[in-house]
Amino acid sequence: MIDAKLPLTDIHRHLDGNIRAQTILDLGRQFNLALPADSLDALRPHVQVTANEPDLVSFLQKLDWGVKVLGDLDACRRIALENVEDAARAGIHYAELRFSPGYMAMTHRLPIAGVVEAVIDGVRAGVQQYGVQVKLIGIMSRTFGEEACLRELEGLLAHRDGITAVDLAGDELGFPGSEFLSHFNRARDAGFRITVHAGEAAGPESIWQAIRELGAERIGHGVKAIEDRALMDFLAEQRIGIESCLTSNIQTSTVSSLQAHPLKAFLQHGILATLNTDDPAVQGVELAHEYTHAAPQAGLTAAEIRQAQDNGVTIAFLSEAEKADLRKRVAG
Ligand SMILES: O=c1[nH]cnc2c1ncn2[C@@H]1O[C@H](CO)[C@@H](O)[C@H]1O
Ligand SMILES: [Zn+2]
Repeated sequence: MIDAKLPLTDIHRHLDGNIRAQTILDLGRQFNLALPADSLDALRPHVQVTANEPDLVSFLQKLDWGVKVLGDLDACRRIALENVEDAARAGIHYAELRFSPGYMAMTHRLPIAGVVEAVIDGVRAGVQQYGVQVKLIGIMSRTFGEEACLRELEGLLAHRDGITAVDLAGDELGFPGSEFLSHFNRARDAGFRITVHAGEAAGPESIWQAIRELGAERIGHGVKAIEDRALMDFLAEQRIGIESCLTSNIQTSTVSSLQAHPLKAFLQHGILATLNTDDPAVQGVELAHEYTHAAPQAGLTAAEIRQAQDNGVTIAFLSEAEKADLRKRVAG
């Protein structure tokens, strides 16, 4: 169900939500850290979703071991490089990899700007080695509050040229977007593109807020838009893209079943919605699963899946010339 003539994109993929279990074991040993298990099989339930989680915050705890083993900047570089290798193996032509430098830096008190630099470096090496096209999105993790987000923004600004966009992720209910106006004003002034996780745990008002007050050009998840007809119209008219992550929405209990997922309705409404993973290693699924299993179960026809694939290029944070090059390169 993946159209081989169209670029395959993953524009909502957390680099720090995609740290291999084997790498967590390796780094745990390297830095002499006590992990909850010392074999791959025993570690897996601690770092991967095994049954749906009751809510977003419980799901997000599964990411914690991955960043706890980042004992130095080389470890950050390593996981960035491995992320590009994973994207190549998944058949992805163009990926937007997002990461929260403060979250990655937290356990071992690494310099945040240093983490940003290490990720840029690792991705650059990966791009050369594996031939995937990659842009980076810097995340401000709202879960740790305004001050922590400000430090993340400053780390990202220190390496402005290597970062394409910024995002706000984490605990949407506990930390509403209204607390981050000044962060996004600064980000826009610096010329960053803007995407925001909204309408995942909170309602449609959170999506309106992200668009009107934070300047979001795209919305991560956005599932709650289905509750607001005027918002659906607005998203379609203004060409504000939705980065859908079907399996993730089930695992976080945001949506009760794939059959109940609003993605099909978004596409039928003319919204530029797309198929993406979110946190592949934590979820235990890759992008092909979203196209060949999740999307059909969510009721998408082959034509709708193709539309979603095409939308991935349309709403990518690329220039029109870069999009045309990408399309041409894949169509052959
Ligand atoms: O599905 C999600 N919704 C909201 N935030 C998320 C999701 N997946 C990961 N993060 C958040 O992104 C940062 C790491 O990149 C962390 O703040 C993590 O909690
Ligand atoms: Zn996400």
